[in-house]
Amino acid sequence: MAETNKAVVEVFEGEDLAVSLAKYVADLSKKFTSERGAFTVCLSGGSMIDNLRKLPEYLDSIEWSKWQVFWLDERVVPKTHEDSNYKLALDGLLCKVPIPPGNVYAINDTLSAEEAADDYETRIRELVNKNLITVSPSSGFPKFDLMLLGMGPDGHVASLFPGHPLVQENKRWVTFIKDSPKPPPERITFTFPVINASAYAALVVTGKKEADAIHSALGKSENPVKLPVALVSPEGELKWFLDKDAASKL
Ligand SMILES: O=C1O[C@H](COP(=O)(O)O)[C@@H](O)[C@H](O)[C@H]1O
Repeated sequence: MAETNKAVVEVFEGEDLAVSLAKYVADLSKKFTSERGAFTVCLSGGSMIDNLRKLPEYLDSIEWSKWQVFWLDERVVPKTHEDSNYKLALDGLLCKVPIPPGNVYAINDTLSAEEAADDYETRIRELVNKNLITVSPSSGFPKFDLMLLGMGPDGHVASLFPGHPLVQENKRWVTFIKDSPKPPPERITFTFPVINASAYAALVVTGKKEADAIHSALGKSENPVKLPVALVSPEGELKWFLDKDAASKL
């Protein structure tokens, strides 16, 4: 295990990553549900849901009824579409654990990208007003308890892609993209100020194709370009969960 400034980096072999990630989430669930009676969790799409495959083993020990589930990013497609991050999470995790459906905040899939981003931000503002989601005293952005972030081979996180102007967005909580370099092109996404207001963030990265971006973010790189993944810097704790392949160039 290595520690950077505020971050812990751990490299795992085989099933150990999924086992350790499930324990990490279960421990944070216990902490937040006992401290404030709620646990606000933001999911990514992609490989994240498979990496959470051991979480249902905590069926009887996690207070699932206290979970409030959000998405860091979502594709603007129907909830039944194969590209939907909601559908991925529903099939891979949410159908296996007793989270009340009213605590699962999917995007409104009947709206355009722009409208869906506005709508998601409005719903989050309502939950902030009800104190279900806390606020960062320093930035004023919503402070979720846990962000579960994946990373693409190009170093993107959520739907914040390298070189895209959305990476610089510093006012909106939720924004939209219509020209995502990775299909589907239309998506909504949390902005960096929201990601970085979080109390805890886990960056979970597996696979050889991700090794260069991991090297650029965590290694001694001569590449001066900061990939989006390197901009993840939560107010609270950041933990990297890497497999051997993703860490192979460190
Ligand atoms: O498109 C997306 O990609 C990223 C990374 O996905 P992965 O399969 O390479 O882990 C994901 O975190 C994001 O939520 C998703 O919309």
